[in-house]
Formats: sequence, structure tokens, C-alpha cells
Amino acid sequence: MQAAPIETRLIDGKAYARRLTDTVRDGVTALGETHGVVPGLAVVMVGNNPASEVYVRNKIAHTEGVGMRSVAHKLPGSTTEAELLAVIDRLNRDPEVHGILVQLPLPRGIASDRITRAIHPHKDVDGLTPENVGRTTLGQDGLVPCTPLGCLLLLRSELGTLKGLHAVVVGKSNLVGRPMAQLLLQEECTVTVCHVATPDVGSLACQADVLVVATGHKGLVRRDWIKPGATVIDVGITRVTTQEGKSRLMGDVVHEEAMGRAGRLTPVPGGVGPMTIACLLRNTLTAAERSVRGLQPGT
Ligand SMILES: NC(=O)C1=CN([C@@H]2O[C@H](COP(=O)(O)OP(=O)(O)OC[C@H]3O[C@@H](n4cnc5c(N)ncnc54)[C@H](OP(=O)(O)O)[C@@H]3O)[C@@H](O)[C@H]2O)C=CC1
Ligand SMILES: Nc1nc(=O)c2c([nH]1)NC[C@@H]1CN(c3ccc(C(=O)N[C@@H](CCC(=O)O)C(=O)O)cc3)C=[N+]21
Ligand SMILES: [Mg+2]
Repeated sequence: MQAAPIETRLIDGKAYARRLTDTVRDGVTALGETHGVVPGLAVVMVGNNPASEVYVRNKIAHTEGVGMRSVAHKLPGSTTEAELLAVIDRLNRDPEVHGILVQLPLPRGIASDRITRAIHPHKDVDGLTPENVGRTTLGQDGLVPCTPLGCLLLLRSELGTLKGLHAVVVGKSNLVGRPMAQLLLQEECTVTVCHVATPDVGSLACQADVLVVATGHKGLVRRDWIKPGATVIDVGITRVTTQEGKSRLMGDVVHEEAMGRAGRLTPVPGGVGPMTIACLLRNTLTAAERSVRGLQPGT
């Protein structure tokens, strides 16, 4: 006998992000009134990766939309590590800059871990410095990476408590998979992390109550990878050109196969992406608030 069909609920990340952004805008206004401070975000981009340019443009538009200051540093692809370190040093010392984001990946020849480590932890709105990674892992209040934070906020609003759920994270990057796994562990999920060396990822994925996929491998997750009724968070973004020559985005999940199988699903676009930007604004506000109130963690 056929099981009853599942009606998949699409998670409207854009709507959640709009609400979060409105809260951030209120916080920016309040900080201006109480302390006369305008939060400032510096976005540093090296070389011209067309996909990155879209994200950077989006980020700048949203930053200004909430009343923050945004400074874009577009450096040529030939920039050396020493030159990039000098830019970061200047931003670290600039009192008008509260958040620094260095767009990843960086060109070959620049060691991204050395660049990340050079960012002052109090301005590290990406949550990638060893101090903030440690704080996230220990459940202390540092700055939490924007994409995993956005996924967690979506999951909490959709499901309430996550306690006791089996969460499977596919991907173990420093930017998404690892911090996602740490945050889910703090929610008292049972967490399984899969990556390229994991044999038969599908056999683990299909046991997940919560499945978070962040690989950049479009169409990786098929229908039988999804436990009926599971909540599926699709972080992956791949830009493809259709036969009509149009550009569109695809997630890591085969959307039409997940429909009718997952209980809830984030679409691409309009799912995790807008939450990443909203969380970046939130982290920048948090960094600015802490700097004016002298409330930096660990000081
Ligand atoms: N929506 C948003 O806001 C954001 C979206 N993204 C998107 O999310 C995706 C992932 O980003 P990011 O984490 O930075 O990417 P990385 O390339 O740094 O990491 C990808 C991870 O996925 C794993 N992986 C790749 N292919 C497979 C596979 N076939 N089976 C199992 N694991 C696999 C890799 O494993 P291993 O480590 O073993 O190589 C790696 O850990 C990209 O599409 C990116 O564009 C990223 C950030 C924000
Ligand atoms: N240091 C660093 N931090 C990052 O957070 C970071 C990075 N480097 N490098 C690249 C990835 C990717 N990323 C996205 C952010 C927003 C959208 C986004 O806004 N997406 C929208 C719309 C996208 C569109 O239509 O072009 C959506 O999915 O609906 C996507 C992807 C952040 N990243
Ligand atoms: Mg990586």
C-alpha cells in the first residue's frame, strides 16, 4: 500500500530574513540615538569572481538599507598576501569599521587561514577566526558564522526545540558544515557529519530528521536520501546556464524529488541565502554594540 502523500512546506527564508533585517534596522537606529555610532562593514574582495560580485553587491545594498555604512575593497587578482594583510591591518585599526568580511575563496597563492587569523576577532563577522571558532564550539558568545546561524534560526522557528533529533550535515567546510554541526550539537541533536570520504552518504542522510546539505554538488540529494517528513535545509548554490541561455541557481537537493517527500524544505534561491545576509547584518550590529559598550567577550 502506498503511504499517504506528504505535503512539503517550503521554508520562506526571504520572509524570515526580512523580519530579522527589520529588527537589525531598529537596533542600528537605537545605537545611533544612544551613542551616535553608525555600524560599519568592510567587504574585501580579491580578483573578479562574477558569482562573488553578485553576493558583494547584495551585501552592500542590504547594509545600506538598514542604515549601516559599507565599504567595499575590490583588490586586483594579482594582490599579494602581504598587501592583503596590510589592508586588513588598516581595517582592524579603523574605528569606523566594526565588521570585516574577506570574501572566500581567495586566489591561489594567498593562504586563507593566514588572512582569516589576521582579522581582529571582535570584527570577525564571519566567525572564522580561531577565537570565534572556539567560542562557537564552546557555546560562548562570540560571533557565529552567518550561514549556519541563519540555518539554525530557520530550524528553530520551524521546529521549536531540536533536542533529540538526528541531524545529518553533509559538508565539513570551515564556513558552513563544521560550524553547523557544532551549533546542532549545542541544540542537543545527535549529529552525523558526512563529507567526500564518507561511504554511502545516502544511507546516513535518509536517517536524518534534519538534513543540512552544503557541498556545492548540484543535484546530490535524491528522493531516497530523504526520510519521509524530514526537514531539509539546502545550502548549496550552483549557478547554471539553461538551454535558453538564462542564468539560474541550483541547490544541492533535486527540488522536484524532495517535494512530496520532505516535511519542510528550503528553496534555492529564497531559502538560506537571504538569511546569510540578514545574519551578517546582525553580526555587524552585534560587533558595533559591543565595541561602544566595551562589552567584548573575553576582555
Ligand atoms: N546559501 C548561502 O548563504 C551559502 C551558500 N554556500 C554554498 O554552499 C556550498 C558549500 O559551500 P562551502 O561549504 O563553502 O564549500 P566547500 O567547497 O568549502 O566545502 C564543500 C564540502 O562538501 C563536501 N562534499 C563535496 N562534495 C561532496 C559529495 N559528493 N558528498 C559528500 N560531501 C561532499 C566536501 O568534503 P571534503 O571536505 O571531504 O572535500 C566539503 O567538506 C556551495 O555551493 C556554496 O556556494 C556557501 C556559503 C553560503
Ligand atoms: N567569507 C565569506 N563569507 C561568506 O558568507 C561567503 C563567502 N565568503 N563566499 C561565498 C559564500 C556564498 N555566500 C552567499 C551569500 C548570500 C547569498 C544569497 O543572497 N543568495 C540569494 C540570492 C542569490 C542570487 O539570486 O544571486 C538566495 O539564495 O536566494 C548566496 C551566497 C556567502 N558566502
Ligand atoms: Mg572549503
